[in-house]
Parts: sequence; structure tokens; C-alpha cells
Amino acid sequence: MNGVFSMGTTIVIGSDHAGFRMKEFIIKKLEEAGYTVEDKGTHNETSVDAGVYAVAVGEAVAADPQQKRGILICGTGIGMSMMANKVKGIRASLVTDLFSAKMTRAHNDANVLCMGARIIAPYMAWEFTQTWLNTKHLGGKYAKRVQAMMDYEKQH
Ligand SMILES: O=C(CO)[C@H](O)[C@H](O)[C@H](O)COP(=O)(O)O
Repeated sequence: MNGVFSMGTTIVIGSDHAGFRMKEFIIKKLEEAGYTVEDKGTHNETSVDAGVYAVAVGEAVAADPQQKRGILICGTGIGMSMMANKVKGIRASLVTDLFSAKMTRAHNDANVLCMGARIIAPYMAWEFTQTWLNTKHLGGKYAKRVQAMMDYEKQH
């Protein structure tokens, strides 16, 4: 899907303990905005390993790339983005500012958004999420570059 995210899009979301509260906040905002949300956990603030949730979200998005997009939240967003990018078909992007939230869709066609709950405030995360959901991939030379990434992944 190259266009903006439609209301038919399912948002698959996951966090570790550090991102749990922000995940709950983003789920509430997404549901209020009319999105369908699939919550892969974690479900409380007990310490867990972020990678488990990154893989759960990544695999769900990779299995249904036309209908699903992912959001991952941990303390920094770093481990989540590293792990999610190990899942074939995933272009996960760590975002800490609004410009990056926009460009990661417009130029990179990211299908997973990663954020750090110890870095940004919840309302910033919601602003980034809305921008990310509503920005169209520009296609053209950018699509060619994204395709080169995916071709490399297939060949290795
Ligand atoms: O990158 C991360 C996950 O891979 C995170 O920032 C974690 O949330 C962080 O490392 C968790 O740290 P904690 O000391 O276990 O709370």
C-alpha cells in the first residue's frame, strides 16, 4: 500500500515494559480515531524482552502487508527497530521528530513505526503516529530505492 493509511488498515502494536504505558495511550487514540488495533502485548509493566514483541508485530505485518502496519514502543525504540528489521518484509523506522515521521513514509515507505517512551512524550508520539499514518509514499525514484532494499533482502 503506497497511499495514506485508510481506516480499513489494521494497526498492529507492541511494546516492552518501558513502552507499555505509551502503548496503551496510543491504542486509545487510534481507537478513538477509528482504527482497528491488534495488540500483541506486553500487557503490564513487568520486565520483558522487547525483541519478542518486535517479532510478533513484524511477522503480523509481513504476513498481511496490504492491510497491516505496525507500531513498536520500548524505552528508546532502538532495540525494537533493530529486531523488527530482522523480519523479512519489514521496513521499521525509529522516529524521534516530526520531520522523520513524515519522511520515513514519503521516501522510505516504512511499514513499522518505532518510538521511545523514555525519549518522547505521549502526545508527541501521537503527533508522530498521525503524521506517519497520513503521509503518502511518493513513489518514483523513492519506490525504486525501496524496491532495491527489498531485492537485496530476497537475495541474501
Ligand atoms: O532498546 C530497547 C529494547 O531493545 C529499550 O530501550 C528497552 O526498553 C530498554 O533496554 C529496557 O531497559 P530496562 O532496564 O530493562 O528497563
